[in-house]
Amino acid sequence: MTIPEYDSVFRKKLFADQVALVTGGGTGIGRAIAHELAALGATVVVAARREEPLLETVAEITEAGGSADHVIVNIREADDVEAMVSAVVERHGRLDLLVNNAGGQFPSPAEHISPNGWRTVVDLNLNGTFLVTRAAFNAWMGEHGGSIVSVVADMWNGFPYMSHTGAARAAVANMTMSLAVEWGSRGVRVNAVAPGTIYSSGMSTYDEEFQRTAAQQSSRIPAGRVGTESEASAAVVFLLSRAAAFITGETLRVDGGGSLLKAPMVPVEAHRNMPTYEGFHLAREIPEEWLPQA
Ligand SMILES: CCCCC/C=C/C(=O)SCCNC(=O)CCNC(=O)[C@H](O)C(C)(C)COP(=O)(O)OP(=O)(O)OC[C@H]1O[C@@H](n2cnc3c(N)ncnc32)[C@H](O)[C@@H]1OP(=O)(O)O
Ligand SMILES: NC(=O)C1=CN([C@@H]2O[C@H](COP(=O)(O)OP(=O)(O)OC[C@H]3O[C@@H](n4cnc5c(N)ncnc54)[C@H](OP(=O)(O)O)[C@@H]3O)[C@@H](O)[C@H]2O)C=CC1
Repeated sequence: MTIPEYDSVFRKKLFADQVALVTGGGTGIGRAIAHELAALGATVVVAARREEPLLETVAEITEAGGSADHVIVNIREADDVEAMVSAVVERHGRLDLLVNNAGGQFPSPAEHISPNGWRTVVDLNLNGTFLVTRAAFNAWMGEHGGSIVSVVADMWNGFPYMSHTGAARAAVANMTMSLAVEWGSRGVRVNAVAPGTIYSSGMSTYDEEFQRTAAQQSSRIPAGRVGTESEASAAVVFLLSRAAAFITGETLRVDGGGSLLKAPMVPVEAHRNMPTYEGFHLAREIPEEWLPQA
């Protein structure tokens, strides 16, 4: 099958002569980003733990006329990360664009997350993102400038049943602001994209029950539907590009307005387990009909 070139809204040679590193670039949103950047002229290095998806993405990009290769990495391992970034700079002579897309988590009530489960998710989504960002700055961007975009999540109002990733992604959004200030004078812009529910191939890593929950999100999203991998990619590509030359430290929501509704992912059960505090003797008591009915 011939792979058609990615149908980007951006102009063809936007990233000509630039080198991009996309973590988690073998699947889902990362794969779409890798395709789009390559279609816009960048040489793209995709990196993750499993080689097969990386090889497939590289083959697809090459067949579509782009330039790509891959590196195997576990971003939770500092040595791996250093080796990955060194390999990119050695092979391609530069590193202009970094997309911290690798990430993931499992749904669980907080009280059932084991200490190691919590550490694993924070290690991946926060520490791994920091390690890659730091390595890219030290190896290239600190001297030559560059643009970094991290993919976070809709953690704006907390992330019930995903508290580990919510905490880690919020920390990345905060780190994004800190680094934007620290590295502005070095010509490095640092931004993030916060996808809501995206119908990516990554969704199939979850069990059927969670996928049903995700599918039900459509009714809570002003756009009336979940998002696509391309919609997440377009936002990342915009922030990487010169069109965003005056934007740094920003986390851009790509969620069809879903985060504005403040609706929890799961309904709040009717209960009376949080008694009111009343210190004021003249206060009105909440009438029975205003209290949750079982
Ligand atoms: C409304 C919808 C919103 C959706 C928003 C987000 C969508 C997405 O992000 S799309 C998909 C992105 N992809 C993924 O999330 C990938 C799938 N997840 C994983 O691979 C794992 O969750 C991982 C991130 C934890 C990485 O796993 P791995 O390195 O293989 O870690 P281990 O299997 O060794 O486990 C370490 C530790 O974590 C505990 N654990 C793992 N999975 C679960 C689980 N499903 N439930 C409970 N605990 C889990 C595991 O038991 C280990 O802890 P200990 O047993 O205490 O050692
Ligand atoms: N789809 C959605 O609705 C949303 C997705 N996101 C985030 O967007 C990003 C892309 O997700 P999506 O495409 O949907 O899902 P995927 O599961 O397809 O993407 C996750 C990618 O991260 C890579 N990865 C995971 N752990 C590591 C690791 N330790 N080191 C290196 N690479 C790793 C995986 O490759 P490998 O396993 O081979 O290492 C995979 O390619 C993730 O950060 C995700 O959490 C955020 C909000 C919503």
